[in-house]
Amino acid sequence: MASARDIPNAQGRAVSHSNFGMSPTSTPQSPTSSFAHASLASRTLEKQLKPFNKPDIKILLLENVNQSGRDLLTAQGYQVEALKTSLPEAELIEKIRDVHVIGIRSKTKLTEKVLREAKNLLVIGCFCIGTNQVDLSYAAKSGIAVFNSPFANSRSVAELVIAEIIVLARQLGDRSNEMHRGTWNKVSNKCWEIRGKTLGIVGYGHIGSQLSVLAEMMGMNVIYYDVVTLMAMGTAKQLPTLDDLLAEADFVTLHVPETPETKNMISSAQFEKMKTGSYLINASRGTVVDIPALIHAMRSGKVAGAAIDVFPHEPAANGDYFNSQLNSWGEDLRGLSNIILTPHIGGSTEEAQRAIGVEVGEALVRYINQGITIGSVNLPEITMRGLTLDEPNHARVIYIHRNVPGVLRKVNEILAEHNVDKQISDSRGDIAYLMADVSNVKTEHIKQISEELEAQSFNILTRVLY
Ligand SMILES: NC(=O)C1=CN([C@@H]2O[C@H](COP(=O)(O)OP(=O)(O)OC[C@H]3O[C@@H](n4cnc5c(N)ncnc54)[C@H](O)[C@@H]3O)[C@@H](O)[C@H]2O)C=CC1
Ligand SMILES: O=C(O)CCC(=O)C(=O)O
Repeated sequence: MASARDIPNAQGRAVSHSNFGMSPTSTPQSPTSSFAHASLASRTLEKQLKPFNKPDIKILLLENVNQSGRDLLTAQGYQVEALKTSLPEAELIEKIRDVHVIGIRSKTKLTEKVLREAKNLLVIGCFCIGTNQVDLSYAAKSGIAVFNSPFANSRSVAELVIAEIIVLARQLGDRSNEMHRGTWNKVSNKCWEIRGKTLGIVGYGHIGSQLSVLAEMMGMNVIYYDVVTLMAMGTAKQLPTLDDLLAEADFVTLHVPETPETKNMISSAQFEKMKTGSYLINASRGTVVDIPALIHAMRSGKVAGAAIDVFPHEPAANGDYFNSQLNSWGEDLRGLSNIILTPHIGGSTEEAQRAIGVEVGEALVRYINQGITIGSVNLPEITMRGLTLDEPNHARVIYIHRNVPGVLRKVNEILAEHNVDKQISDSRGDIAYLMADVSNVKTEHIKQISEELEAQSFNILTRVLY
């Protein structure tokens, strides 16, 4: 692996074609014959851009990324290492130094400290919805694109919540546990139908709105609260404040992202405002609910049941880890009645994981091979028609740079001796992304273009694909 410059203040990174251990004058490897997925395979007449030998691209997949994603990346000829778990920080730092691509799910924390060591990293694939585990802004400043799968597991989460509403309303968890211990306890006291009850959805995005439709089909009334004004599905009703929702809902379910604003969004004051005998469901992020406050509200009878899928601290791997060492209140939570505790499985279905593997895998391939950023959560989204096999002496310039005046003039000066067939540029905050297809380029020009662009003070990352 060739070297990459250090990243002073996360700026000025140089990961160009030469970083893949191949000089611009050597012969690129022929494209792999097929892609694993139809939508990629249909572009067979497109020239496969290769600034690198595909086997030189190193990919690390953590947290048991679905086989669909692994197959798709392996079929490209990349080197793919897949691990079932996430890694402790020190090991992660060791491993990330070496790779061009990392694929994670919700547990791996890609903080500034970790990303600072990722000198060769081009792109991060979050094989999930949430991207709170990645320092998106630092990644963008370092020219590292981040992709996720924005809704492939939404339905799975919504279905889990529907199941939990009924399980809580009928105390099924407790009855089942009793039977497992040999106890017959036939009761109807405080067991309810869900028909006619009110579901309060906090966060009416992909999951919340999907859940809204399912809940109405089950005969529930739906109210929701969101920071954005959103169109109601069916006869659902948006309420102006969280407090309004808490006062009216029989079941409160949380579907907001992890942000500073949602930290402990449901704490003692909010439990006070909930109806006595109501229920709480959290399948969003562990930081959203103050768990000691929940324990108190359940012990006092204010809250009649809860389903919790996500926790402030979650173990890196499967095993006997859900104890008081992981979260100080672990034993207290486990000791409550009518509480469903699940190990962050909201999106864990075969359908969702397969779809996520393909969606994120394809986004990674498009980015690595062609520089397309559609679907990126931290860089401007840009696409450009692929070069075709009829265009042999063309190169694609990809330039991630600081969004400052004068860049386009300078870039066009550098490209002036070539024919710029097409060019597109967009910015997102301080970061801008430019793609240009230039014709009539020889291999020595590629080196020159690349070096001149990298030398500019506003350079973050230069890649020239050909
Ligand atoms: N348990 C699991 O396995 C899974 C958990 N998730 C979690 O669920 C979250 C929601 O997922 P989606 O519905 O796909 O996200 P989304 O982005 O489509 O919707 C989130 C909604 O929350 C709203 N929101 C943001 N901050 C808010 C606040 N302070 N108060 C009220 N509303 C606020 C947004 O306006 C948006 O409408 C994800 O961010 C992720 O953390 C997602 C998938 C699986
Ligand atoms: O399945 C996973 O690992 C994470 C699911 C999740 O929380 C998400 O998609 O944001």
